[in-house]
Amino acid sequence: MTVTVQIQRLTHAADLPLPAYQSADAAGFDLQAAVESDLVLAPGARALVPTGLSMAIPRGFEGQVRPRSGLAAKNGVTVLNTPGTIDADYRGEVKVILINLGHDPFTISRGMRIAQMLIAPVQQAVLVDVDSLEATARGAGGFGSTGTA
Ligand SMILES: O=c1ccn([C@H]2C[C@H](O)[C@@H](COP(=O)(O)OP(=O)(O)OP(=O)(O)O)O2)c(=O)[nH]1
Ligand SMILES: [Mg+2]
Repeated sequence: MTVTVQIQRLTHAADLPLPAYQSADAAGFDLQAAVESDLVLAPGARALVPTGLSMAIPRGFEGQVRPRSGLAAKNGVTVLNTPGTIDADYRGEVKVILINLGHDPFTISRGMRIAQMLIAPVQQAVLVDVDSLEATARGAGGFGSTGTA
């Protein structure tokens, strides 16, 4: 099934290329930093990084903002709220909450691919108020109740 996502490059990203899938079957397309100048993330620091993009994701889908593995493995830089949720009805600028969990300062430069976005199906549930729930074998057991091996 083909899903179309309209992407608007905002004025501060007009010179940046439209995001693109980097391989034939890539799950995500990379998001670029639309920072005006270099932004240095100190170890332990986080930043709300602009992408310069607004988008119209079709109803029934969401955008998921996920880390890039290379940044995580090499620099300890990841997406704090991964997967960030981009609602289908959100029309503001997509921003990426990056955090530096590494030991060295990390410099984010304009156009750097800082995260990736997946377009995934979502379903809104009908939320029903009840007084009791159907019994199951698991019941209320959780948090390792089935054992650790
Ligand atoms: O990494 C993210 C996560 C969210 N958003 C935008 C799109 C999303 O539709 C909106 C709201 O996100 P979310 O529901 O996760 O945040 P909230 O704190 O619950 O804000 P709100 O009260 O606006 O829903 O913020 C981003 O740009 N980047
Ligand atoms: Mg919300």
